Amino acid sequence: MSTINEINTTNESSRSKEYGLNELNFETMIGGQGTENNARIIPIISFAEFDTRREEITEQLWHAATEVGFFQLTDHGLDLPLIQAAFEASERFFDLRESTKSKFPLKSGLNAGWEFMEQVRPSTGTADQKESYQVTLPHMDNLFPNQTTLPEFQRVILSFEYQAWQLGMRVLSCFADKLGFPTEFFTDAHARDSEHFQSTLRLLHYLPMVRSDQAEGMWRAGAHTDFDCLTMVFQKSGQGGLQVCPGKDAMNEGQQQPSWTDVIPQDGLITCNIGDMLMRWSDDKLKSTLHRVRMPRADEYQGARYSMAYFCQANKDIIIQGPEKKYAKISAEDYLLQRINANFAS
Ligand SMILES: O=C(O)CCC(=O)C(=O)O
Ligand SMILES: [Fe+2]
Repeated sequence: MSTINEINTTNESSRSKEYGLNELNFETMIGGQGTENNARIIPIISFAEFDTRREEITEQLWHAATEVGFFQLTDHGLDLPLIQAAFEASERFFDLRESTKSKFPLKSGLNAGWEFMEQVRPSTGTADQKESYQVTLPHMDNLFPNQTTLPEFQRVILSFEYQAWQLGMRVLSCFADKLGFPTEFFTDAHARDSEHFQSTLRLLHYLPMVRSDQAEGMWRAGAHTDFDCLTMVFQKSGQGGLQVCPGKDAMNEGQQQPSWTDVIPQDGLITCNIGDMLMRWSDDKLKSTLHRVRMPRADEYQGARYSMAYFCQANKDIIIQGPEKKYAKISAEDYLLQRINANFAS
């Protein structure tokens, strides 16, 4: 891959840089305020009785993923107490003092460890107003706080990571059926026992608003599409801010402003979106969708926002190419490296 260095940007240059991938060029165009359109419907899909309703659920997922790129899951089988325990563990981690958290620093390019306001989106050129702690299984040596520092943290987070992965594979198995791949195709591509595993659980803590002018030109997460196959975001009721802009509506012949729709969080609902990797793998049938997390408005809750995102990203050694071969083959490793390097200052 020749493009890795070309897109290894610094903060200052990240907006103007010519990126190596079309997806990145697109991102640089969409960092402004845009307009709002809350008439769009984000489909809610129930996974109740999955085994007997598999075909019906698959059709619903396909419709949502080809039309909007975003959907929310209910009756998905992940227990609310487990999700709450993971949120609680996440809050305890972010409550640690900075000198403790800095013992678990983000490992460059590996999506593992803690960072504070390091992610600069190509769309905005400013750092997301957040800190994150990422878990990518093969790279967690020395990154888990011990039992004295944070009792039960590792156990809760690993158990949550595993269950989120299982659910992700279930969703992806439905897409595999529709794309004409074997049902287990994506599960094999995300095999957990591989040293090349690179799916990631990201705990997120968006900073509270402490000044009213803090919102100006700032984003909790600047507009972006995700790099992965499928993202599942766990959010808390009352901690909104996520907005989506389906791809086909993002720009009209490059002229119009993108228009954004609020995704309303509810405890227990899992908000899912298709990422660029699966869009490419499906020859563009499944839509990776632009989204962002805006700062709270004056009349909204001003406190911290917590969310957790699970990114299903195919193992590094997997070669990505759609059934119709619309795009050249690329390894999942090369694909992700380009995107990570464009988002984190070197
Ligand atoms: O926190 C959220 O609601 C969304 C986070 C997100 O889009 C991301 O981390 O890629
Ligand atoms: Fe995202």
